[in-house]
Amino acid sequence: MKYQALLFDLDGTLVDSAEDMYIASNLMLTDLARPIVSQTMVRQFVGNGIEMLVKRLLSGDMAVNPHLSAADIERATSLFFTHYEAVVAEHSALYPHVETVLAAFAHIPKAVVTNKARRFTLPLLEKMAIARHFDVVVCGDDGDKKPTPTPLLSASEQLAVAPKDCLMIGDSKSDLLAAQAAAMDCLALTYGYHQGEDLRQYNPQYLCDQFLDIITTIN
Ligand SMILES: O=C(O)COP(=O)(O)O
Ligand SMILES: [Mg+2]
Repeated sequence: MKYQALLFDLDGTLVDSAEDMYIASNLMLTDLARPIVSQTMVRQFVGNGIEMLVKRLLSGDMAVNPHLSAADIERATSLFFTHYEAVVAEHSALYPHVETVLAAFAHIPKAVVTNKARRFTLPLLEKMAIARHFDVVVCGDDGDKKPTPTPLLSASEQLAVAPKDCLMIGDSKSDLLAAQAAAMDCLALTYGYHQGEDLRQYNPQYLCDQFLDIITTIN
């Protein structure tokens, strides 16, 4: 195996969490008497952290409305937090073969590197019964988010494995750009929340259609 550590994105990579985010999103929008959104839209809006998700929800679009006020964003974020906390793992599920692959790499240090806030990440990992597989968990509110290299470099440092010996595994442009900026190889999964983009344009070292393929691809 070429790598000494594996870094995994969470939403859209390990866990299909969109339905719970969709439910919390529409509860928040309903509280604010704003138009509700489809699950397809929520799948597109996820990937850049909760603050950006809330801004996109209030805008009803990927492009954030520049006229949103700080007070509106703050109120909406607080409502989203309350609703999402209540449903965080209700309908979320591991993608197929996640447990098999994590077990196959039991001997390799592993981290989760997510843009999701820690207050949701840890309960979700616990409820999906995969928390024990990870030596390190870096979250979106620990510091700079992906696509900056900071959270990946933090995971590499905490695992004591040089970036060139780490592989980032993710489902979105943020993961791929962060890996490039951290001088790490990246494996892109095509089934997640790629915001409608073809991930090949970001030149990942590997591209897989399902999680199980990771084993044969990097071994
Ligand atoms: O919460 C998000 O925006 C996405 O989180 P992820 O980095 O695990 O895909
Ligand atoms: Mg993701």
